[in-house]
Amino acid sequence: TSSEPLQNYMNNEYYGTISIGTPAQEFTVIFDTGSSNLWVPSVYCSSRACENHKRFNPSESSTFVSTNESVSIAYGTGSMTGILGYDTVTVSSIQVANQIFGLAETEPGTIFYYSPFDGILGLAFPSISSSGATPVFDNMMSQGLVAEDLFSVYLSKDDKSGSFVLFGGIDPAYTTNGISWIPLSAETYWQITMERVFVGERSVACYFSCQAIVDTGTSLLAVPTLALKRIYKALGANSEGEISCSAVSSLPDIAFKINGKKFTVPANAYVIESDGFCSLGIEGMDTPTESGELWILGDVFIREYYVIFDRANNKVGLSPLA
Ligand SMILES: CCOC(=O)N[C@@H](CC(C)C)C(=O)N[C@@H](CC(C)C)C(=O)N[C@@H](CC1CCCCC1)[C@@H](O)[C@@H](O)CC(C)C
Repeated sequence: TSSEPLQNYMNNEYYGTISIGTPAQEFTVIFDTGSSNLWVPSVYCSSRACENHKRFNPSESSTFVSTNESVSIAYGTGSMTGILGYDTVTVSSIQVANQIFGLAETEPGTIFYYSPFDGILGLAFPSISSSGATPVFDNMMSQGLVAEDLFSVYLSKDDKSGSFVLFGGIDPAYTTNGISWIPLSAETYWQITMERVFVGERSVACYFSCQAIVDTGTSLLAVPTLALKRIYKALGANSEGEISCSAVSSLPDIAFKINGKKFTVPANAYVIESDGFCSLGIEGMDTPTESGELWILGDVFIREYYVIFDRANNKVGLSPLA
């Protein structure tokens, strides 16, 4: 097993360093369980976002193999287009041979221009990988590079250090409060079935069960807009999700009932305070899928748990950190 340390950037994004090619060209990437492709900016890219980030130069890598296949990926925030190539990718101390990845040619908009990271390393399933590109973790498994076919994630709070992705193992130091295993409802995202959502004791949404994904690449909780209004109302927030900071200490937990258990997020975790103003770290996002609208359990949720992403058993493990 090997641990990839992550930087906690403003509790909003967590990224680590990988290298691609021979000799190694280093990049910082978001480890995103909400997507499945690896891509980095390339020397072929003229977008402003590429000018202020590291760019991969295939002509300087003796192990690079080009293809004439294109790739384009749209995220909730941001998108990219580019061309696919193969090279050796090193993540923490694991060297993955023949990894297919995107060499970005365009990174439209401003999101990546202002981002502290260069690219994205997707950790979701091959079924949602653009251009059918084999995800990094799938190559780690097939090349026998990990002791177990799982990885686990700890995201630190309060801008502290210590965040990591552990490839191939579970760190027992983080599971002292036990692990609740949840079977996946789809092998696309890390998708699970939720039975109900509560604010305090009051049930506010997802009455007849709904779908949720555990997504390290999403900063907040992203919920269907109808549910958002109910949650704002139940918490006494205005239509912008703003709330008086003096009310925060008396706000109830939000609870997600999953696989018969309630997984709670306390107010100090879902309220964002900056410059003396408080707002809810919950945004509206309608993501229809064939199995219903998605709730996105992003970093606001993940910070409360040590999360195990188990490809061997297609389960998500949640171990409470508090
Ligand atoms: C305060 C608002 O913060 C953000 O919007 N943060 C961004 C990430 C930040 C690193 C720029 C976010 O949550 N983006 C989500 C927004 C979406 C939930 C509305 C997203 O697109 N996340 C990407 C990964 C992001 C994409 C932008 C670059 C960093 C990784 C991916 O997980 C989703 O596409 C999954 C999909 C099911 C929604």
